Parts: sequence; C-alpha cells; structure tokens
Amino acid sequence: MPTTNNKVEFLVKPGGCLSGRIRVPGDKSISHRSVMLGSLAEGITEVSGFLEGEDNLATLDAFRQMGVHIEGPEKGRLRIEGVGLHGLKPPGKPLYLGNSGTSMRLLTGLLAGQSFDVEMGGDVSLSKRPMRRVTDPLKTMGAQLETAPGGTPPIRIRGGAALKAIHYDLPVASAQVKSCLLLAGLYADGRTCITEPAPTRDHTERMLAGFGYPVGRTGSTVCVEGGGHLTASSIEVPADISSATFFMVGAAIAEGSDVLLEHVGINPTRIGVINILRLMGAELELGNEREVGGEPVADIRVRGSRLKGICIPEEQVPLAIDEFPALFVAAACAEGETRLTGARELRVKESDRIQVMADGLNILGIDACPTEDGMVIQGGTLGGGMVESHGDHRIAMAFAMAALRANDNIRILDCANVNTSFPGFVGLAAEAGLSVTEG
Ligand SMILES: O=C(O)C1=C[C@@H](OP(=O)(O)O)[C@@H](O)[C@H](O)C1
Ligand SMILES: C=C(OP(=O)(O)O)C(=O)O
Repeated sequence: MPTTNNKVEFLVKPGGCLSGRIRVPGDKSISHRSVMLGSLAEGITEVSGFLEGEDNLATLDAFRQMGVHIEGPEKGRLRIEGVGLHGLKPPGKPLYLGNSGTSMRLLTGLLAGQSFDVEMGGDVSLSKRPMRRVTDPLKTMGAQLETAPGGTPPIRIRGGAALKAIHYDLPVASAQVKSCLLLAGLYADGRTCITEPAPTRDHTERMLAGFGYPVGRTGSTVCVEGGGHLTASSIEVPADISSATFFMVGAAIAEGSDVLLEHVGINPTRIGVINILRLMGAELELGNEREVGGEPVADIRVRGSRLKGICIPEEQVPLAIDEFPALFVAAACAEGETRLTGARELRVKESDRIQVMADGLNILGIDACPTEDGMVIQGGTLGGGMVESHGDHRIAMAFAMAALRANDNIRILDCANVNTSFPGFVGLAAEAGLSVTEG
C-alpha cells in the first residue's frame, strides 16, 4: 500500500502576478470515466489528454487488477482493450483507491453488478468519507455490500447479486452518487432512474451516450435501461476547469496578471467558478469555444481586476463544488463581505474544506467565519504564515495562489496530495509567475 509523504511543503514568496498561455492537465472526472467505460466497452478505446494524477492512476490500476489490458499512460495517451460489461475478472487482492472518492463511489456501483467478490479501501482521508450515500440505494437495488460500522470504507461487495432497477431521489446533489447508480443500472433488470435536487456534472451521461448506450433525460431525472452494451470510442479529455481555477483566481486577484488558459472544459455543469468570479467583478473572457468528444471546451483569458464581495447564489454551489477553496481566497482579496450558504458538502471532501480554509485564512489575518453550510469572509489584507492543508490537494493549491496578494511568505504543510489531481502544479505555477518552491 503506498504511503503518503506528508512532509512535502510549499514555500510561496509574496507578490507578483501571473501571465502567459497555460495548459493545465486533463479533467479528473472525465479521465476516471474514460477508464471505467473504456474497460467495460467492446473493442479498443483510445484516450488522449488523460490526467496522470494519482487518483486516476488508482482507477487505472483497479481495472488492470480486474484483468483489463491497458497500455499507457504515455504523454496522456491510453489504449484500453475493453472486455465488455461482463468481462471483468476477480482481482487477486483488495483494490486500493488512495485518496479518490470518485473511484470508490463509482466503482461501488459498477462492481455491485459483477459475479465476483471484491473489497475496496483507501488512504486515511478516503477512509473517513461517507459511503452510505451509495451503499444505501445500492442495497435497495439488491446489492450485497457492507462498509465499516460508521458507513466508511473499506467497502466489501459480494458478487452474484441480481440487481433490480429503482427510481431514486438523490438526497444531496452528488454526481458521484448519480454516476454510481447509473453504472449499477447498466447491470439491473429494468430502467434505473435518478432524480437530482440540482444539476451536477453530467460527464457519465455524456460518455455513456458517446459509447452508444442510450441515456434518457427528462427534466432533472436521468435513466438507463439495464442489459445493453458499450461500444468502444475515442476520447479526448479537455483540460480540467477545477485545476484551471487556481490560475483563474490567481490572475483575478493579482494586479497586472493576464493569463490564457487553453482548451479548458466548460461543460455547463462545471462552470460555477466562471459565473461566481464574474459576479465578483473578474475580467474573464471565453474564446475559441468548440466541442471536443461530446464536451464543450474554450480558452479562458483572465486579467487582474478589483473583486467585490458577493452573496454566492446557492444554485451555483454544485456547479463549483471543488472550486471553493480557491474561491475563498478570491473572497479574502475582494472588497467587502462574501457569503456562502448551501455548501455543507464541503465538510465531507478530502478534508473539511469549510473549517480548514477558515483556519488557514484566519492564520493569514483574514476574518473568515465558518458556518454549518458555508462561510462568511470579510475581504482584507493577507499576511504571511504557516498553514495546514490537511493533505487536501485543493487547499494546498488555493493557499499557494493566496501568496500573490500576501505581504509575507506563506508556508503550506502536507502538500504531497497535490499529485492526486494536478501533477506538475509547482512547475506550471512558477512558469506563470508564482514564486513557489517545493521542499
Ligand atoms: O463525479 C465526479 O467526478 C465528482 C463529483 C463531485 O463529488 P460529489 O458527487 O460528492 O459532489 C466532486 O467533488 C468530485 O471531485 C468529482
Ligand atoms: C472531492 C474531490 O475528489 P474525490 O471526491 O474524487 O476525492 C476533489 O477532487 O476535489
């Protein structure tokens, strides 16, 4: 089992601005799904732009352990020899999914329909994350599985269960739960439908359709009929808007910045960060909009501007769910108060992103007050200091960008997990103008 190196720290010197053309790595959500659906398809799936981050490599490894032959990744390219929906083999040992909630929740749905037993575990962070949100509805479908007593990993799945379709009203807006149930639905008898309380990322639906699997959508309800098959396809993964976010926020808060983020996925279910930054007064333009492999992409230009505090509209929350650590930094640099509500889910990510961000901002001298489901932040002057990322990749990268507006060094602890979603972050950020070193 890999061990994390919690000794990796970032030291970021204050000031400067960001400039240049930047291509951030591939989308994490789409990369996971490319391996999952490519493995279950009939034929060869070629993937380009695959994110070679630790989370995606955990998914890749899991499928290799279940007998799928996958070549790569080689410069973001994969060649997956799909085994069909019923061609996976029992893995010889428990699947280790590292830090990746997406891998565990989507795989739970997919594996609930297999004929073999399997166990899945993860690192310290993943081992604390709630899994009943997927195991409860899967049990209603007839799946046989169990978690640790608190509803946390490890998850053990007994193979050979006959799944039956259900109609499930999601109690929380979660693309992971929706996707889990859609994947289980491929193996169920009948039509599985999921109703969302608010739109969440729809990459699973888009990719299923791209693999020739019919997906129905009526309003907020999405359905699949079990018993079909997936036909291999080629997938070009766009740059990850969640990774681009750090540069968008960095450029927006630092006077004199001008960056062009290339080929970024702008799926309407992911663009909350663009909407929120624009409401805060950021100068942000989309150009060269086009569609690549069923996903819209664009180049995003961001220039330094004076941001103002806002009340973040709640409907934007699921569309920007991973972007709040960076958006809290934008709020700290804005004039006036920013208020976030309706974002309780942030408390159950890789860390409690409400508490951990509030603690770090407080250390840097910002008045940030956590609430049960959000935060109230008064824009102010950022000082320097030592902040804890609690092993959360997005917290580490958000505080790195905060240094652009700080008046002293920021030292960020426990940054190794940046490699889960954004390998090469330090090099790319330094090239763009951030004074960051890793030690
Ligand atoms: O489906 C996905 O790929 C993801 C969905 C989101 O999680 P939730 O579904 O728990 O909101 C997000 O936070 C995660 O980074 C990726
Ligand atoms: C929440 C995240 O990922 P996951 O749930 O896959 O661990 C994230 O990348 O911010």
